[in-house]
Amino acid sequence: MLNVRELNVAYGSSPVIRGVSFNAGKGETIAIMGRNGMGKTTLMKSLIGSLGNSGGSIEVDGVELSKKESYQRVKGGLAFVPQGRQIFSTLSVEDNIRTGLETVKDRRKISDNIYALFPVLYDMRRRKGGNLSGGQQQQLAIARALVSQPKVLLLDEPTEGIQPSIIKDIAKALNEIKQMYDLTIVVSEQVLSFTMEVADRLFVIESGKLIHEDKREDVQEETIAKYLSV
Ligand SMILES: Nc1ncnc2c1ncn2[C@@H]1O[C@H](COP(=O)(O)OP(=O)(O)OP(=O)(O)O)[C@@H](O)[C@H]1O
Repeated sequence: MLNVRELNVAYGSSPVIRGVSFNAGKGETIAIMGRNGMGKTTLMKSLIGSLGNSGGSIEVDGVELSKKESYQRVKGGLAFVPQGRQIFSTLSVEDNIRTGLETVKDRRKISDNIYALFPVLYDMRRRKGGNLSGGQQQQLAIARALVSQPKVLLLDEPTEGIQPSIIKDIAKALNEIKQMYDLTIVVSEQVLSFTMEVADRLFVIESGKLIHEDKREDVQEETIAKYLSV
């Protein structure tokens, strides 16, 4: 479903993503784990196209997207939940979700599935986004991404700043989403317990390179924890 080959991204003359290659299949969740500053956000932004890449390819369902604008990538099946959520705090919950419908033909209708996944968003649909808790805002950001009916959902550090009890809810929601929509999920993370609940495979990124890969059942948590500790 998602096929990334030899992706390179630089800020000016400083390379930050260096020859990253991975595949993620339909119905598969993969996690990219790494410490602060290792390139997770840069990788995610280059996949969705808010940052350009200086080489390599990004294919979704066999279609090359790496030279396309972000909105074309969304049409091509990618959706992005950014770090820090970036919801519109003065818009209602409902209108926040609608902003994700821009690439879809039926622009007004929010599918019932979305509210079934996140009942709290239905209860709070007329409230302003800024009045939601961090965990609710994370659910909102995921809902906004899902309404474009993506084939590949990208999430950048979804647990950042979220309480442990709510982190469990986010993991449950991602697993439900994977089953319900049979899509591909790529999540960048630093929280290993969360990753172990959602990921079928995990990679470690260090200085912009993928240096380790494991299937979930093969993960030795101490090894990954070492990569994540400073
Ligand atoms: N706009 C920018 N201009 C120049 N360098 C940048 C820019 N943004 C990030 N970097 C550098 O690129 C590298 C990777 O940063 P990135 O934000 O992708 O890491 P990260 O793994 O997502 O970290 P975090 O967990 O802190 O978000 C770091 O060395 C960072 O200083």
